[in-house]
Amino acid sequence: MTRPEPPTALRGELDSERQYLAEARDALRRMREQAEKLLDVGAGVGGDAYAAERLGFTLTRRVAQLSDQADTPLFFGRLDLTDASDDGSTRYYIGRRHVTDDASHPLVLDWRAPVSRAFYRASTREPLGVAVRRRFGSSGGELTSFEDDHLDRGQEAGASSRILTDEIERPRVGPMRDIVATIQPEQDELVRADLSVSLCVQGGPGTGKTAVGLHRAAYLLFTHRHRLERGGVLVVGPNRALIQFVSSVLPALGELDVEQISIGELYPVDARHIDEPAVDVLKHDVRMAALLHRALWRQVVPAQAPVTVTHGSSRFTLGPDALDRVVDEVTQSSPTYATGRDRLRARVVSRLQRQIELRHADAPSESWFRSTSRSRPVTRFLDAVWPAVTPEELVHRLLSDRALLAESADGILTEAEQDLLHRPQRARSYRAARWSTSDAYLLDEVAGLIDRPRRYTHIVVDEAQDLSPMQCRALARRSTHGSLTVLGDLAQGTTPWATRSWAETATHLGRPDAAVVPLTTGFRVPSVLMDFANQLVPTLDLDVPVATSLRHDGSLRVRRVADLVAAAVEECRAALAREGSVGLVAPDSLVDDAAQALSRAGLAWGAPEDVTVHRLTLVPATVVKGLEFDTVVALEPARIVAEEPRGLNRLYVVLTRAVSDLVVLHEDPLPSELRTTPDASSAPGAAAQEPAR
Ligand SMILES: Nc1ncnc2c1ncn2[C@@H]1O[C@H](COP(=O)(O)OP(=O)(O)OP(=O)(O)O)[C@@H](O)[C@H]1O
Repeated sequence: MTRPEPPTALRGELDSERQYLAEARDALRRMREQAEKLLDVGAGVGGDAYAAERLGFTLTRRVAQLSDQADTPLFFGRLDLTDASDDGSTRYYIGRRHVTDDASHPLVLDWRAPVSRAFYRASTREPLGVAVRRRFGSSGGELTSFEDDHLDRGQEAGASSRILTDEIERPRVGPMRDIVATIQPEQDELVRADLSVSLCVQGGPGTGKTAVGLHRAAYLLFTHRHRLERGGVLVVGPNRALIQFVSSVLPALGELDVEQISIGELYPVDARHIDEPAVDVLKHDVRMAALLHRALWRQVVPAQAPVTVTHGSSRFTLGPDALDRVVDEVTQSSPTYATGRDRLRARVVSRLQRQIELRHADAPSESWFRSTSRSRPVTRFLDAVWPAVTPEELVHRLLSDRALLAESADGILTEAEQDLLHRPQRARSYRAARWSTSDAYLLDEVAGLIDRPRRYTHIVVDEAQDLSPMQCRALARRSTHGSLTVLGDLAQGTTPWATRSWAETATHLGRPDAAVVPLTTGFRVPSVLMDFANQLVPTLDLDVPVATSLRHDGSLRVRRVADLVAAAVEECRAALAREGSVGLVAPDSLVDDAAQALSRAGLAWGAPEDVTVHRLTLVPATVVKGLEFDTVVALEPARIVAEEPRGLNRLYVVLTRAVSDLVVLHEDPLPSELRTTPDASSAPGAAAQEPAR
């Protein structure tokens, strides 16, 4: 958007800000050159290979972090304080990273630094020592405007800030962007919450949950760099498409080492089997955890035979009773299954060693200890009493062996449920087993009992309303001593196990006391679309605050058409003639038809996994969660509702993906819950309904 040049006085002011930006850019360039020089020197430094590699890694990352993005200015805000701060300054520029001059004086402060907090939180009611807050508008890396809040004079633009409005109304292209320049106070409070705090954020569509989660990760990494470098931060989303969409935000903020995965990647399986819905639901039930626990620990059985080893020409023996006492001791220390087996091995050999010491009055050598630990009698005993087992072996055996299933599930599952789980036709070897997506969480549960998984200091989990108890447990064991940011919207729950209460999810995540914090201001969906979609909320029978939109632009058209796919092509073509991204969202059963029609019409389109490549994306309704497009063309709401048990929730998700324009096309009547379409009008910010032609 081209904006009029500011009046002369302000132009002078803007010029001097541009000059400051140029100086900051120069300083950043010098910082980068310095880092590159160090990288060169580092490469030539002697020392061991590991130290050299670590140094190289750290320096390479530092160089990458200091890269200047040509399309974003180095700062987006300025604070003029009423009094000089500790370092004697009264003015700070706030940007995406620290920039210092050659004497190490700050030219730009990182948005996460303590001083920067006032940029987001200061208000006329609570100025936090700020006299003037300046926000900069920019285009293509150049400063184009600024806006001042004179907090000392009680003046503040708040939500009517032109710069904020421009930012949230700009057309979307490519992947999701960071929001550092315009984080709102209620969002900032969540972003800067203490590392030890676990939170559940309940927010309507487009209230910035994903953005808040990612910025919280960046904030924590900056504030607790050392701890998090060791423990790590994990971001988990519902599918690859959403992860792909959001994956550039953290690197753009200089955070290059955050793992971002879909929930299915926690324990990747090559899913080649589809479970019946009832089986799926049962496998995600929390009772499976108790069943698997019992099934695994049933592998540990009483000793049937003694263990005899030799030392020199003498033989030493531990009988079954003595061995069982050692097994009891080990189990009482509540180890993981694998540690227990190792501990049992060590303790049995120690007992034998003590017998030798008593008889010979000297200790057997270290090598005797090692070779005896691996000797056949000891290993045979372990294999019989505490056998090594893999998750795949155990789960395969459990699901295919009805007797084992009955023993393990007694008192936990009904017989009918056991029958549901039983899969008699399964391959005889676990190596040839055909796993389903739900099996992954059974395997992960067992893997977590056998050995502790990698643990993260902080986990951000998006679209958490869709997590099953078993998925929650998979996340909980990866954050045993860490904290979690749990983001979601109960109204967007579409899985069969989607939660109706955050308290329940928090409990399964091992954080029963996590506070539930609402976000209610929408930044994506214009109010005309929000009102349309919100008609569905009362029918979902959930206790959620309804989101209101900050946006008053956008348009809604609801068209009844005779040929759905032809109308879809026509609408996509028209939308592509405008600026911004286009999402054609179809019920899953219509995706193939829509794909063929788009290709026949010669329109270039992509799948949701590569939203960044094409302007037009064809998205199955079941994959659209979390994504957004400037224009959304949504096909056949009644079919979207009919295709899933939680079809109304799915429709709510579909109708809340548009940043500007939503076109709803239907051949069949609309679902009754959506009958109230607003009055016809063609003006932006209003809605129109057309009859079938
Ligand atoms: N403070 C903000 N300033 C500018 N844009 C914002 C702000 N907060 C959120 N947005 C933008 O609003 C859009 C929606 O944000 P986001 O995807 O994080 O919402 P969400 O609550 O996760 O949505 P959903 O419920 O659909 O998953 C994004 O384009 C995001 O960049």
